[in-house]
Amino acid sequence: MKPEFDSVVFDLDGVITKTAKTHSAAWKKMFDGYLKEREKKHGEPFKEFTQKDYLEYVDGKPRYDGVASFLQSRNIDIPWGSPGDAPGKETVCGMGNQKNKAFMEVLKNEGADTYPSTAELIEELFRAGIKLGVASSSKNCKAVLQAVDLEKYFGARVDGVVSAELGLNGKPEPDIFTKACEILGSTPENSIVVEDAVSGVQAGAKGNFGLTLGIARKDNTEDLRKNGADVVVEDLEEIHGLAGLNKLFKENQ
Ligand SMILES: O=P(O)(O)OC[C@H]1O[C@@H](O)[C@H](O)[C@@H](O)[C@@H]1O
Repeated sequence: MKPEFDSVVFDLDGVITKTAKTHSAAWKKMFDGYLKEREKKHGEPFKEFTQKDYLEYVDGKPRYDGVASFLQSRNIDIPWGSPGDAPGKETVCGMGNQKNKAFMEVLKNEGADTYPSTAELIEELFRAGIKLGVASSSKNCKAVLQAVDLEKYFGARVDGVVSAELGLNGKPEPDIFTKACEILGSTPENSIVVEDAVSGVQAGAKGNFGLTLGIARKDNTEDLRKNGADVVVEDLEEIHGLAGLNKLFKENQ
């Protein structure tokens, strides 16, 4: 069988590795701590950072964009600061850096796990000669891929570090996916995006990818559909490997 597509670009956290939960827990720890401080200092009643807040304002976005977007939702206006700000400084960057400290601690102590169905599909696609890319907002992408020993399968990695170097827009803009395609020598029309975040499926749709495949890990099938996913599954095992993926791609043309 000759596949109808020639490349697949995967998101990392929540698609390849189970690290979306690690990110979300680190965000909660940081934001709840900050909101409690504000209650003490300014008398603002504490309202916790919820999973809904994570999905709506933070998931999939570059680190500081996530901070800014959540704070805006609570009408909290603080200076942006700069990436060198000490963790915990009351700036967007300082708060993002604080969250990153928490994330890195967990990664160091507990490592990361893959979703077995994604790891199997990656291996099958790789063996079949499909070009593979990873497009992640995370600056920890390389460390996470190395922790699960999957770096070798990817011909392109466009992550938070590469995006900053190249000045690319973060999700929901399609830049990091289209850049990964370009590095792989492919085009969006001949490629598939695999994503679990609303901002990520929006990026796939905006970039006119041949197929934007959503993975609803958080019971959010409808949200992913509404925001641009052509097909939504709860786990990639429902796809039935390369043959199944090829069928979905064909049906979507
Ligand atoms: O702070 P990092 O590791 O650069 O990651 C930025 C974002 O990366 C995304 O992949 C995660 O979905 C977000 O939760 C995270 O905030």
